[in-house]
Amino acid sequence: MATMVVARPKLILLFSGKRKSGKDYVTDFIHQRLGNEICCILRLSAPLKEQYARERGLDFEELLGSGQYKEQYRADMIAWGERRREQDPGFFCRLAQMGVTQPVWIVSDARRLSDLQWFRTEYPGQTRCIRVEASENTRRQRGWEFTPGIDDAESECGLDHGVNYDWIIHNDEDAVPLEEQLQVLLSLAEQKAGSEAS
Ligand SMILES: Nc1ncnc2c1ncn2[C@@H]1O[C@H](COP(=O)(O)OP(=O)(O)O)[C@@H](O)[C@H]1O
Ligand SMILES: C[C@@](O)(CCOP(=O)(O)OP(=O)(O)O)CC(=O)O
Repeated sequence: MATMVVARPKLILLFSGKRKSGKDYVTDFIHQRLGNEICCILRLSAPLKEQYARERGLDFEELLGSGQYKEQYRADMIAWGERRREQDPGFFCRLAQMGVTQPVWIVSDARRLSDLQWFRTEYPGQTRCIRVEASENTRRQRGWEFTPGIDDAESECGLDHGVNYDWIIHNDEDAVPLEEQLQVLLSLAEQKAGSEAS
């Protein structure tokens, strides 16, 4: 694979969380607050879903969505992706970063320790880890239901332990408003985006 020169980021925010915890909602909120000039959302699942959809003649946009369409293929996509990660743990990380020029990267869907290790190795010092949390009751209200083989597997549990999170965002209805919870993170991103040193 041709290596593409990637602009060095000044800050990488690696988000993880269970299905329907609100990873996309929270990262979209941050992206809207910071603006597309200084930050970009990277989805590790996007290059996976694109290739998977191409190989199986499926609708890539639907796989990117939050509806039931992707759930039909989730288990097979997980297995398909894990076969590739076994050969090259950074395969999807490298693809997701291609072409990004903004100084602040928001990775919305880290799932495995290998994801964290890849970014921490490639970009030591720039990487922060954030966990989005919501109660199972809240997640059920958003359409989640426990699925054996999915919710008890690495894809959903790989970052449950062994990670010192820099921030934990509580994303239930009765939680502190996101704007307040994210204040320090947003200030750090704006400061890093404006700084010279990477
Ligand atoms: N704080 C929130 N307020 C309102 N709706 C939310 C909130 N967090 C998540 N949602 C909604 O819940 C659903 C699941 O959120 P999403 O970000 O897609 O979860 P994940 O990416 O973790 O699976 C989406 O419809 C989203 O709009
Ligand atoms: C095969 C996957 O990449 C599918 C991920 O799809 P989404 O990122 O859409 O999942 P949620 O937003 O948490 O519902 C998971 C993996 O193990 O790589």
